[in-house]
Amino acid sequence: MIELKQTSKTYEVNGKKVEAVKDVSLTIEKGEVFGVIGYSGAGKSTLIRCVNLLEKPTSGEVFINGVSLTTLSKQDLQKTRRKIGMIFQGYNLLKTATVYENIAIPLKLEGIDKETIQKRAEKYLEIVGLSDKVNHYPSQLSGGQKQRVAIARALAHEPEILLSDEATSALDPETTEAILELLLKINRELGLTIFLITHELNVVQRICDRVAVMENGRVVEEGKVVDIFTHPQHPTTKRFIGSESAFNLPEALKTEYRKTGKLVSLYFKGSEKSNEPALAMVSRKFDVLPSILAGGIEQLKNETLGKLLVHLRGDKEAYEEAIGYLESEGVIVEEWK
Ligand SMILES: Nc1ncnc2c1ncn2[C@@H]1O[C@H](COP(=O)(O)OP(=O)(O)OP(=O)(O)O)[C@@H](O)[C@H]1O
Repeated sequence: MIELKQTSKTYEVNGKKVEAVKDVSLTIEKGEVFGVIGYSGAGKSTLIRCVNLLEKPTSGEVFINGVSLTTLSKQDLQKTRRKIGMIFQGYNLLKTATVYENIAIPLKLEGIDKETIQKRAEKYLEIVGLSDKVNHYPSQLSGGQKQRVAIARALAHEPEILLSDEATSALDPETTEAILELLLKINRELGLTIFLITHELNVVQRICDRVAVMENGRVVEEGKVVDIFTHPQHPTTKRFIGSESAFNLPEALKTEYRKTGKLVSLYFKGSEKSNEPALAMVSRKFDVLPSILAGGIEQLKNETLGKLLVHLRGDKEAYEEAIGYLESEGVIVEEWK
């Protein structure tokens, strides 16, 4: 479990203060995949580096499994850090070492015996699907394969927590998907807690249980991924989710539709009973005519989320009754303002 309590980090550059992280409090439960999303300069990298004290917070505290890192001796901090693996956008592999050596050298430096090192290297290379590349050099690997080596290297220390600093940002969409699948597998099969930072919504959508949105050093919104997707509150979150623009409805059409009713986004959670008949029932029960304008299905970590853009033709009273009915049937309704 990771707890950040009122964590702040201020840098001083040429006599000027830069508040990279301001008063951030977050709790990440054991076994959870937690994402922090934000635009460039939001403070994500600084925040994730505070979790293993690569950056010492200017104020506030960081707890790992209830132990405050800032109070630990150098030796104890080193011990605790072993529970925390980290992967990076740039992989950080030793270029002159083979895949095997990249995993083995850090273990050797930790004083682990040769036999254990070999066992772990084999085990984790198999988990990441690279057993046939042990003697390759990083230059002989693709970006996705390099990230797999970096993941195996982190796992070989058998950490409880994996920190991921934009691990898929340099990869193409297909390779990103494969690495995200791998991170999910690690989370599910090894029970690893994953704390990641990203500027890609797709990463949050596919593998995170919860997400925090960062801007100007602060967390401006936090919640379960499904809630953030269906009810984004803060303007920055809305920009990321693009809930309205995702359907790309031309302005002129929006104006036209609004003359005769309301535009709503309806969300159907895949894990609940089928909501399809609910929309059909709306026209029977109320004086409202629904037209489906667009739709899609998003895959979240643990469920699918069906999304429909619907025009509900009818007067205000009938519309409100219809919305109340849809909500009572478990449909999540977001009205376009
Ligand atoms: N070592 C440093 N010294 C001075 N200022 C820094 C340092 N590291 C980060 N900053 C500043 O802190 C702010 C947050 O930077 P940070 O890298 O944490 O953001 P980010 O969200 O990770 O952005 P990016 O995705 O572009 O890396 C920025 O204004 C940055 O210039």
